Order: sequence, then structure tokens, then C-alpha cells
Amino acid sequence: MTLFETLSKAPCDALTRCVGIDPTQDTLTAWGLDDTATGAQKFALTMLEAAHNNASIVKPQVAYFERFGAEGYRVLTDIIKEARSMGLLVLADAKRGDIGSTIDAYSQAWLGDKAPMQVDAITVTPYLGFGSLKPLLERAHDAGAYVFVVTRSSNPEGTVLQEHGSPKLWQTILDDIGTWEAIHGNKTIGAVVGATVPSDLKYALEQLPNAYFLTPGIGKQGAKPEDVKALTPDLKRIIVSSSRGLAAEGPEVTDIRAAITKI
Ligand SMILES: O=C(O)c1cc(=O)[nH]c(=O)n1[C@@H]1O[C@H](COP(=O)(O)O)[C@@H](O)[C@H]1O
Repeated sequence: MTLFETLSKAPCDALTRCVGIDPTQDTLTAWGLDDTATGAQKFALTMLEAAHNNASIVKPQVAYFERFGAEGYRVLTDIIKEARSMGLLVLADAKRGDIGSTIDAYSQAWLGDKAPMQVDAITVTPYLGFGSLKPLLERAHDAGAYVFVVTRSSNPEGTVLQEHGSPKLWQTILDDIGTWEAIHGNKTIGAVVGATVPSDLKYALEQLPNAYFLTPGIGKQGAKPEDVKALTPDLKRIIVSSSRGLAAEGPEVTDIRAAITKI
């Protein structure tokens, strides 16, 4: 089942849980693992075990694998396959964004049956122009994959750029998502809005009533699930994501599982 089909069938009385897989140097060291691709693999497999039957989505941050070069990508590819074989939906946090011809090449890497690292969803950034995402959105649409477009990010540095203008730049991107959705349907596209900016998330939920939202920032960046719980009766549309906060509970699987359950 696609991410859209899975989430649309989920009960609306609970937030959707997403387990971030971010093998940072600090985390690997704290877990007693080497800061290598092999260390990242051990870390990721433990996070998958903790997420299994306890969360719908896992979100590997591509950068933390990419830093190990070809070996990192080999590990990431295996982790994606393993997660999907366990029934977890995989969201590649790749934050791709480029001119149309290049974004099409990125989409070949991640989306569709022929992609070497096929995933269920991907993050993209629209700041080279929303229209430049078209080839990737079309490929996702054909492949049954989902695309989370960064609109209002969780980090404080994003504010000046994203809040520029009237309407604000991020609200314009939200409108672009709505326009695409109106033409192509709602099975392909949603947005990233940080849990650290709940009033903006409320606005986004109202503007795009059929979309799903990736809502990072729980834990290490200071947000709590309670901050977003009252924003909509259809809680499953909010995909709460935590990466370093969950990893900090490891390396014991039972402890990480308990932390995921608390979300
Ligand atoms: O797309 C994301 O997941 C994302 C968007 C955003 O606005 N802020 C954000 O922190 N993230 C990602 O979430 C992860 C950090 O989550 P924490 O470790 O829980 O703070 C990193 O992999 C970030 O790239």
C-alpha cells in the first residue's frame, strides 16, 4: 500500500508516528558504535526494530549516510529495502531541489519501481521555484509515491526567508501545493511544517484539508506532541517526527520503543 492509502485508512484519533533515522556522529559515539557506515548500519537496524509495529513511517536522513560516500549509500539502500520488507513506509529525507531537468534525475534515484533506492515518500525544497518540481511530482504521481514539500521549516534560521512578503513566501508555496493538488488529485503531495511553529501548522492544515503534513521538531528542537494535538480532529494528518530525541533513549530497543509509544 502507498503512504497515502495507508494513512487515509488509519484512525483519525492518533497522530501518525515517524521515526527519524539520523546516525549522527554524536549518536553513534553515545551508542558505543564506530562513526562509520557499519556503525550507521547497526544504528539504523536497531531503529527499525524499535519502529516495527510501533510506527507507520521511518525517515532516514540521507545526509548522515552520504557522509560515508559509496559505502554509506550501500548501507542506506539496504536499510530502505529492509524497512519496506518489514512493512514500514520509508520517507527519504533527501531535501532535493533543483532545476527541472536535474530534479528529474533525482527523482529517478528515489521514485518508482526502477529506482535503485525506491522509497514511499521524499522531502523536497521548492526554493528554486515550485514549477521546477514538476518532473519529480509527475514521477511520484505515476509511482504512487508521496512528496513532502518544505514550506515552513522547524529551524529558527528559516523564518526570515519563509516569512518574507505578503502573503508570506511559505504561504505562497502552500497555495502552489493546493493548485497542483486541485489539478492532479490529493494522493501525491503534502508539506513540511515544523512542530515548532504550531500556529503556522494550523493555518496549513486548514488551507490544505486533504494533505498530510510532516511535522519535525519533536524532542531535540523543543516541540512536544501536545503542541500540535489540538490543531485538527483528524490527527493522522499530522506526521510527528523525532530523530535525535528518540536516538537519545537508545541503544536498548525496548527503551526506544517506549519513547516512540509516548509520541
Ligand atoms: O524534513 C525534515 O524532516 C526536516 C524539516 C525541518 O523543517 N526540520 C528538520 O529538522 N527536519 C529534519 O529532521 C531531523 C532533525 O530532527 P530532530 O533530531 O528530531 O531534531 C533532521 O534530519 C532534519 O533534516
